[in-house]
Amino acid sequence: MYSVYSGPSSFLQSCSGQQRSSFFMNEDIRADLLQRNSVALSISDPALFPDLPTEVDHYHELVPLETHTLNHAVKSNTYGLITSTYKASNSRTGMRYCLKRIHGYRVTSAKCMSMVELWRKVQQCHLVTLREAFTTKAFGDHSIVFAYDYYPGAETLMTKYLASTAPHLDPFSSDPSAPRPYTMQKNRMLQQQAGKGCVLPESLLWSYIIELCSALRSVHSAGLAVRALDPSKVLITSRGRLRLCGGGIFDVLTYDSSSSNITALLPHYQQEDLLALGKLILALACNSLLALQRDNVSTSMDIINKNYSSDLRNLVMYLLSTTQGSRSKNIQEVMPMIGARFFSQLEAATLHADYLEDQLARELDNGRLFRLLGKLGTVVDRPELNLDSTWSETGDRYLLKLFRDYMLHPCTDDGRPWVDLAHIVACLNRLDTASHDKICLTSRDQQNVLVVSYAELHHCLETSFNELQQAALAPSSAHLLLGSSSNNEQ
Ligand SMILES: Nc1ncnc2c1ncn2[C@@H]1O[C@H](COP(=O)(O)OP(=O)(O)OP(=O)(O)O)[C@@H](O)[C@H]1O
Repeated sequence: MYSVYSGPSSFLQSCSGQQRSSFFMNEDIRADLLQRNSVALSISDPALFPDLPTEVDHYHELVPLETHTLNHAVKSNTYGLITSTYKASNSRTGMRYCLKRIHGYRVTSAKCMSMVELWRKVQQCHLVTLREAFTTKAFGDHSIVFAYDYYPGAETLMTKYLASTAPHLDPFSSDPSAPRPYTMQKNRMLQQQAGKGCVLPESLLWSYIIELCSALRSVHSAGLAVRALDPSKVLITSRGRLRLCGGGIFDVLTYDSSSSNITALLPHYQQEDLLALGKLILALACNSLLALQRDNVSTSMDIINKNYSSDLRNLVMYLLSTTQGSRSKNIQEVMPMIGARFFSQLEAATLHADYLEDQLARELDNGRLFRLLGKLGTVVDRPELNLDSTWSETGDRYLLKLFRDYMLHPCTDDGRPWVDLAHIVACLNRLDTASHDKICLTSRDQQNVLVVSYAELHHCLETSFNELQQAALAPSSAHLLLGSSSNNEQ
């Protein structure tokens, strides 16, 4: 499909300054994509991880995502078992996945895998999708591995906001200046933390709340519960997009095959999810995990009262309350509390989608021009075709060679190179659209001057490239015969 050439002036407007270096793409997006691509494509050096198996089921190129995994096994705070997380490539699809391994775990009943099937079906924009789970002895023990979608460069809410604000309180520390775990001390630390002016802006906090509620709503409506709604299990993947990870692990690990009704505890787990959401918001609002300690709750609420709206306080109080009279809480009831903020979120998401669509259109343009350059490059200066060493110097190809010089090697009157990407893109756009504009092509020795239209050059390129393709597809002996036809063109 050809896009209509919009003329050099409009191109120059859209291709000024920094953008010229990448033809069109926004530098921030480009840098972000490049960074994520390089993280995603970074290949493991087996020498760095000699203890890791080269293959685990149909995954290879395992790279640990946590540094501690390399040195010693660490029990997970969330699951209470030794766990490791790796990036790995799927041997069938070549795609990268995040593998969560539970060490030394034997599955007692294959029925627990039915939970994986349920989780696989929950595909939501704020959830890291669980693709599969399998048991393996590849690590030298009995492990169970959960394969999730992989988001290069993702960090968690914990590492972004809370890790540095959770000092380890050691009651036996010999250091007199070390923080003591007494209520007053903790209250002061909490207030200092929130008073540093590093509280999250309310609009960002609501945006996070909406994303997390949206994930919870989908999970609960699928008849499941997250059961690990913890800051270390919420990934920030790009531009503030949150995704809950770890879905399904608890369901498999605690699966009770002897129970007649495995969904009996679901309402309880869903209530716990809402409580966990309340705690998560409280910790983010106070910028500290200390906010969650029982004897700190009133200080935490003071901090919320001071820095945020009553709507936010009411939401936190609703989520933290154990019951609502005789009724249990429900994620649907949170929707009215969010209210018109949904529209702001929707507008921001739509604006961003428009922006990305615009960037994508520019990239499609770049792809179109790249293919055109690729075609031109395969024809011009080809050493020989079908035993004809002058193929690329004669007929249509000669015109294309002169055009290549006109487009890529122009000089100023005093002989200096004239480097202008806008000129190149303008030429390619005209060539692609077979414009009837004419240009004057001059041979390097200045002996030949030819006036041709882009439409003619377009025809030359198509014909020559087709000839190349035919030669490429021809059986090995037949391609020699094909050569004679083009020899006569000179
Ligand atoms: N799906 C994913 N895509 C990309 N990176 C991920 C993904 N899941 C986790 N990570 C990265 O791996 C790191 C470790 O994740 P993990 O879930 O193991 O957290 P943890 O809290 O250290 O461990 P545990 O779950 O055992 O308590 C995270 O900090 C995150 O940056």
